[in-house]
Amino acid sequence: STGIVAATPFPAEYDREYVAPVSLGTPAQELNLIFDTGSSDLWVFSTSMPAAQVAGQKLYNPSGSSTSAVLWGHTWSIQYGDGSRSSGTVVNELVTIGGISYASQALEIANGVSAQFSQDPASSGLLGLGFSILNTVIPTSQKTWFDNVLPTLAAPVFTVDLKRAAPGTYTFGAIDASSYAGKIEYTPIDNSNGFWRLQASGYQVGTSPFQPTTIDAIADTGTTLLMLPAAIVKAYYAQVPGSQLHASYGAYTFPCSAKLPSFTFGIGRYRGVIPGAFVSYGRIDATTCYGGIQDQGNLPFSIFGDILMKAQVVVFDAGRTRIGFAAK
Ligand SMILES: Cc1nn(C)c(C)c1CC(=O)Nc1ccccn1
Repeated sequence: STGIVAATPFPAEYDREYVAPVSLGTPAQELNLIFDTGSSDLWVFSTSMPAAQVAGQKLYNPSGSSTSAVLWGHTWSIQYGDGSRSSGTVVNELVTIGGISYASQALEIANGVSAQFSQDPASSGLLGLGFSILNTVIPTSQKTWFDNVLPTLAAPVFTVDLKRAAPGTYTFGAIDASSYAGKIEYTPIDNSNGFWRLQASGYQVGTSPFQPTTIDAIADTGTTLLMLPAAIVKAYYAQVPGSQLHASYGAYTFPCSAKLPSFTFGIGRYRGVIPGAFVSYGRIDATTCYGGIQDQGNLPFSIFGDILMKAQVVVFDAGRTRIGFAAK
């Protein structure tokens, strides 16, 4: 089987996150979830949540589904790198994405979420597309939806085609040859820590010479920005007049009028180009804009988030434990 769903950015002009529709239970309850290659829990806002933590999100109601079955004694609790978190209980439920169904998916029901999630009306939860070793359910960890449907897919892959300020697609079980230009360049991934972790071969700022250097990064659709080593980030903003490491935000900002250089990353000999305009993440006041490239701080790896993804077609190949990039 193959399936395809739209990946819609929110809010429209900032692309802070991308959500896609997921159908839960019988009769179907359709919720918009963030598909996150950086984690491996499938969790949803639910009718078990305190009203104070809900602000417009659609809620999954297990009692309204004839196919939900409590997974007795199982709980989950997750904390993401930005400090956001959620926790709750677990049911087995029918979960369908793009026409592909799995009848007894571990569906994690939130009974509490942090403010970052409560204050985000666009997303009713997350669907993890990382490796199942990262799943937080106890006492027995659960498999991701992708892991569960993998044997039924025409090919053991999913393809991510996010777009800037426009709907893109998540495709399961296939690679749409018409969606990209040239060839897909693959590189091995190390999934031992549960991430789609790769080694990029270097970078280039604008038209400056390419700098060969290994960049150890995870491909993470659940992270908005492109988070890189301090030296690379410094080299990038050195070419942005008026940019600064803003003391109060602890992040690079620049004058919205600035012309931003492109950012190129290497995968072997392949060069992936992020247009300068994609690096403007959003306006923070009348004249100041927030950079889409930021410092990874004390993280042990870089994060190739949505800012990078939206400039590429990315193939997550679980069959051959590799990831592929192509221009579009
Ligand atoms: C690992 C990390 N450190 N820091 C500072 C950031 C922002 C991250 C990435 C991160 O938190 N991603 C995320 C957040 C919520 C849901 C899904 N993914």
